[in-house]
Amino acid sequence: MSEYILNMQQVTVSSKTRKNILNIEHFALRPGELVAVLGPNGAGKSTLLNTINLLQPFQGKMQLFGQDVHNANQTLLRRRSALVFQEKLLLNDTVFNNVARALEFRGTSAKEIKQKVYTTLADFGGEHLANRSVRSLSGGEAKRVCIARALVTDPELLLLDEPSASLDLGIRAGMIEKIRQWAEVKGASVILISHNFTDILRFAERAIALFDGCIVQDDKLETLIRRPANEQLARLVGIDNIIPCQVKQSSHGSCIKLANGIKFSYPGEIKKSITACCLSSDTFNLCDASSSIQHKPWSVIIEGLVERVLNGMGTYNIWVKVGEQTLIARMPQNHVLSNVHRHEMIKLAFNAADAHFV
Ligand SMILES: Nc1ncnc2c1ncn2[C@@H]1O[C@H](COP(=O)(O)OP(=O)(O)OP(=O)(O)O)[C@@H](O)[C@H]1O
Repeated sequence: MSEYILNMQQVTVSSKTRKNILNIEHFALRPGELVAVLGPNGAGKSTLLNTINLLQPFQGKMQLFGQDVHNANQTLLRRRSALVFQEKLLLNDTVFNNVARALEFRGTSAKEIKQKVYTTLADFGGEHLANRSVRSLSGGEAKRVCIARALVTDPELLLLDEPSASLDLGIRAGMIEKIRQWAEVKGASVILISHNFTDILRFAERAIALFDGCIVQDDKLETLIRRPANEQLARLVGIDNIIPCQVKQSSHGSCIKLANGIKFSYPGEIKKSITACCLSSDTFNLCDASSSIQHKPWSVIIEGLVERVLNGMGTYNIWVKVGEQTLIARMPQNHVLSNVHRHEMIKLAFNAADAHFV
């Protein structure tokens, strides 16, 4: 038995007009894994899910549930997974019939179909919609029906393409959490595409980043967010401060010079080819006379002019002009209220080890 539920090697998808819409060197998924797929528009995320769901012709090797898809009964393989499409693709029928359809194909008894459809709809807040025509549903209601339709068959592999798009904020968090709990109880694997970072953070432990059809990073979610593989990905994951920089090696380690004049020693190894330094907005601390930060090893102290202070949810975002660059620092409210004022100078500190280079 293969330890993987999915194993792709040298998988490529091309069309008549375009080569390598997808170009996956290797991607494998273990049972029970929850993986998020990040990438800009047009990166190939939906194509990846369609390929895994055997809806998209491809070249290369792919095993699903331990079987080589080229030599297996693809209909049977496809029935073990379910895909929730980005678009709300429902048949022009009632909600009940839409959700029941996949169970009918599998020869489930009418009694069991009724019980399963109502339970699944209820789990996703759609029980009251059962007799409605899908044409009468709002975008959010239709999305919930699509999710119920995918889960009603208890797939071993669930593929979600923007499942929470068109759901309002209040429902979205609950929906993502319910899918996560469902996967945990069933031991199912899930691949989630989302442009919504809050969803991804709530859901996945592992993430892959796709650019131009290629996986540029496959990592723990936290590593991918904190230590993205390249500058494009750093921008995609929302690192606020990406500053051009130069590195000089010395006997004490690496000497970093940022474009805004900040200089510091970095305690780790750095690749020669790097061009920018990433500093997450939450790596900064406010540094005043009473602060112990300045005595910590590897602390880098910088001084700048406060340009703007923006009240967030429990935190403040502070725009600080340092040299020719404006940095964004995010801090807890109580640190900011009495200490930070627009048009005044402040001192910030960060740990050099928290810097990341791309
Ligand atoms: N049959 C096709 N022929 C030519 N180009 C295609 C074909 N199918 C997809 N593409 C292109 O391949 C790229 C990847 O498309 P895909 O829908 O997988 O991207 P995506 O990452 O899901 O984007 P989004 O975030 O906008 O949904 C896009 O540029 C798309 O236009």
